[in-house]
Amino acid sequence: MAIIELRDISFRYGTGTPFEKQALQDICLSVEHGAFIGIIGHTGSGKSTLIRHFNGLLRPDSGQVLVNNEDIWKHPKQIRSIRFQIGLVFQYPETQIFADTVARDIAYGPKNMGLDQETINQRVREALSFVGLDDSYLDRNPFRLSGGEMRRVAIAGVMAMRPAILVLDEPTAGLDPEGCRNLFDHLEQYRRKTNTAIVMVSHSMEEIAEHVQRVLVLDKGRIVLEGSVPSVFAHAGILNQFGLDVPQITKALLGLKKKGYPVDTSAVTVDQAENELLRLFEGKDDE
Ligand SMILES: Nc1ncnc2c1ncn2[C@@H]1O[C@H](COP(=O)(O)OP(=O)(O)OP(=O)(O)O)[C@@H](O)[C@H]1O
Repeated sequence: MAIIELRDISFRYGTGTPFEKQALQDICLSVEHGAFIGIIGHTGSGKSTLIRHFNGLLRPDSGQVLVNNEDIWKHPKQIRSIRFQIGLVFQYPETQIFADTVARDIAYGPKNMGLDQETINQRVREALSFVGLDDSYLDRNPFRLSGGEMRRVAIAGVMAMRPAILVLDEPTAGLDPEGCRNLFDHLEQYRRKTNTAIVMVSHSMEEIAEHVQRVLVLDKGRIVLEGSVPSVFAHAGILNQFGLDVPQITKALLGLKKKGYPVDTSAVTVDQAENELLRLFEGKDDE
């Protein structure tokens, strides 16, 4: 059973005003336990608006948002508990850190859930380990951490609620390559260990290619392409029409193909491309 299902969601901002804007149109989407889904689309295509429907921050004009098969808007009072199940991590989440210790900041969510102190402490340690920080961070001032560490503390604060889905809006924005790799390593381990689904908005085709299983492409509030990573990136021309590109590595293979080399252009990650190039130029596969 899907954790969340969006059925024909449409949404417009500023209805009845001169600024009226159709931001989402007939969106259907379901997320299963343990899935890793990427959402891409050029600026203004509706990505942030879409993920704000996941946990009831926005209410659709039409369509339904089902969590565990129940329409979340049937009893609007239950929206609060939905926010614990669908953990939304905004862009630059470290800007929302407020507490004077890492432990207190991560504890904020579990505390709001009404958990007892012992469970809260356990959740805080667990979440900190999910993002690769040890207990020595518990009493540290989060404002004296590096940018990457602050980001991980902020994400741990959402993980501590043990959501069924972690929804991340541009999780690596502003991080250096090492910080990006580090964050993804921990997100991937967390997903495997806990079977939590991850939905990620990203502008980076490389990140999408390396990490997600299924991609949705948004344009003007509609899903215009959807499928596995290789199947979506096989449509370089269509992606271009929507202001998007395939990963650089795929682009290089497409360039070789254009020059007449018999190369398989379905490689979307560096490892896959390396294997394909080895096959092509040396006639062997990387073992
Ligand atoms: N609060 C708002 N009021 C009116 N229009 C809005 C509001 N927020 C977003 N929009 C409009 O809705 C559309 C979708 O915006 P949204 O922020 O969801 O896009 P996005 O794909 O997340 O963009 P970005 O990649 O730049 O973050 C855009 O045309 C945007 O201008």
